[in-house]
Amino acid sequence: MNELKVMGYAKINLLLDVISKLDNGYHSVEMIMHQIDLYDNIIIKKIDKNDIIISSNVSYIPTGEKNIAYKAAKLMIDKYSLNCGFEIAIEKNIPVAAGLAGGSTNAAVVIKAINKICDLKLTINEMMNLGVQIGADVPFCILGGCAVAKGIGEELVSLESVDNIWLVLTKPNLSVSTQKIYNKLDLNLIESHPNIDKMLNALSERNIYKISNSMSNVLENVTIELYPVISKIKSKMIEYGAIGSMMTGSGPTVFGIFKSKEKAEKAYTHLIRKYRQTYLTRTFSDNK
Ligand SMILES: C[C@@](CO)(OP(=O)(O)O)[C@H](O)COP(=O)(O)OP(=O)(O)OC[C@H]1O[C@@H](n2ccc(N)nc2=O)[C@H](O)[C@@H]1O
Ligand SMILES: Nc1ncnc2c1ncn2[C@@H]1O[C@H](COP(=O)(O)OP(=O)(O)O)[C@@H](O)[C@H]1O
Repeated sequence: MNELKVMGYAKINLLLDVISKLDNGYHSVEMIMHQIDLYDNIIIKKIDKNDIIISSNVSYIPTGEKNIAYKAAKLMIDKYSLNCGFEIAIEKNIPVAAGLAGGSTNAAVVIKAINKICDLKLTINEMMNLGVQIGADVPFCILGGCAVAKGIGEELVSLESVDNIWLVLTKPNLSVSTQKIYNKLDLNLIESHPNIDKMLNALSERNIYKISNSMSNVLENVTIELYPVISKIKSKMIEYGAIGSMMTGSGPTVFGIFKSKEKAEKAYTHLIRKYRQTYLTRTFSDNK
C-alpha cells in the first residue's frame, strides 16, 4: 500500500476551562471535546524521493514547512528514519483558524496514515505522544470520539460519545490566533469555572438539554471582547431555535445545539444568508 485516502474530522469544545499558566507559555486546561461530522479529505502518497510535497484546493493555508501536515510527516520521517517522502493533498472543508482543530486533524491523519503505509505498528498512545509535539489538539484528533482532556490537552480519557446531536456552526469572517487569546486571558478574572461533573453527567445521560446547560468556555469572554460579533451570533442561534449556543475553542466559530435536523436546517437557512461560513453538521465519532 503506497497511498491512502483519509478523512480528518473537526472538533468542538463542549467545555473549556483554563487552570493555570505553565512556565513554557502553555496553559493547563480541562476540556471536553467531541468530534463532529465536518472533515477535510486528505490523500497521502509515499514517494521514493526524500521530500514532502503539500498541495491544497485552497490558497489560504501554507503549503511548505509551515503546514502542520508537513510538520507531522517530517516528524515521522525523522523519528523513524524513513527512507522515503510523501505527497499530501489536502482538500479543505473545515474553516481555518476557527477553533475547530482544522490543522490539528490534518496532522493527526498524516501520522496515522504514515503508521499504516510504512507498517510502523505504532499504538494510538504512541501516536498521541508524537502528535503533542506538533500541537496540543493533535492527540485528541488522533484518539477521536469524545474525551476529557487535561494537561495542555494531551492527557486524554475517552468518554462514550454522544453522536448525532444536530449542530449549526457559524464562523464570522475573521480569524483568531489561539496564542493571542490564551495570552489575553487573565486567570484572576474568570468569574466562574465550568462544572465538569455536571457535563460528564449530562453526557452519560445523553441529554441534550443538560448538555446545553452545562456548556462553558472560559476563553469565550476574551474572544468576545475583541470580536463582539460572536455574542451576536450566539443570540441569533438561540433566536433561530438552538437549545444552547457557545463559542468553540479560542473561537471565533459559534455552534448551536438543536433538537432535530429540521430545526437545525431552519436556523442554518437564516444564518447562511448573513454568514457565508455556516455549516449544518452533527456530533460524530471516527473511532467506533
Ligand atoms: C483552544 C484550543 C481548545 O481545544 O483549540 P483551538 O481554538 O486552537 O481549536 C486548544 O487548547 C489549542 O490547541 P492548539 O491549537 O493545538 O494549540 P497549539 O498549536 O499547540 O498552541 C498554540 C498556542 O496556544 C497557546 N496554548 C495552547 C494550548 C494550551 N493548552 N495552552 C496554551 O497556552 C500557546 O500560546 C501556544 O503557543
Ligand atoms: N493543514 C492546515 N490546515 C489548516 N490550517 C493550517 C494548516 N497548516 C497550517 N495551518 C495554519 O494554522 C493556523 C491555525 O489553523 P487551525 O488549525 O485551522 O486553527 P484552529 O485550531 O483554531 O481551528 C492557521 O493560521 C493556518 O494558516
